[in-house]
Amino acid sequence: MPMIDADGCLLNVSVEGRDGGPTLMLSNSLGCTLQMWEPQMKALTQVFRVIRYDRRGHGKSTVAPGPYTMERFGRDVLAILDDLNIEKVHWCGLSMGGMVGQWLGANAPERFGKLILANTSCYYAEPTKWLERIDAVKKGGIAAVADAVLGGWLTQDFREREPEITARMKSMLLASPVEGYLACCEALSTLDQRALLPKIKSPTLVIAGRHDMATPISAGELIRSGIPGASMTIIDAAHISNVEQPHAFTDAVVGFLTQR
Ligand SMILES: O=C(O)CC1=CCC(=O)O1
Repeated sequence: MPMIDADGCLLNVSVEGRDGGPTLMLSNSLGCTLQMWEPQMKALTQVFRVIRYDRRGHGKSTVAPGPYTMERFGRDVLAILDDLNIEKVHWCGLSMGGMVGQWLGANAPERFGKLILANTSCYYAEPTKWLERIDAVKKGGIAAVADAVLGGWLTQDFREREPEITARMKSMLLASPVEGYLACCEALSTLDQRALLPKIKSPTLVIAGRHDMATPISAGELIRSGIPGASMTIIDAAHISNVEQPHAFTDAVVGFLTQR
């Protein structure tokens, strides 16, 4: 896997799949690494060249000092594409990955074909929940919030039915570098990309989770209604819908990206 330099931050990047096929870039959620896309990889790599990466402060990427911003995350993505010499990609980002996708769609439209913005938000009316999480993590580490976060990621039904997958997701969260996690939470606490939405001209699919309390259907609907021509699909899942409903998620992605 190449390590790609984005203004001094080394980003862990993986490129797999069909050579010469259209390229799809996947972008992860807070507290997750590029491993979160494992349930989609077999199907997606048959159709696309797939780029995954660990956001700065996550996984094997450098924990560069904060504060982080959506612009910084967006410029990291452009640095990856430039380094790989790739002109244009489709984008699928979940949660923070969807927020970065909004920034990119509005600020670098020539680099993006279609956008999928899954389980995400453009704005938090109540940012105090992020400030409270920052406080809790500063005091007790990620373990202090892990069970509550897992409860938002996956429905209770799924957690009971799939204890191994749930344990893997929890380990991924607990392994997040605290400094990187906090710098991301700070970026979320000031998120307001509502003004960017009308600037997005790429065909866009918004995916929302029926049981997602972190970025509810209303947050997806706000994004859908702000982006000209965007459509929305709802999946029977909580926040990390690609893990909870892998087939429905993959079908939505492949269906949207391959339709003319
Ligand atoms: O970690 C969470 O609680 C859910 C979340 C919101 C934004 C994001 O990336 O993850």
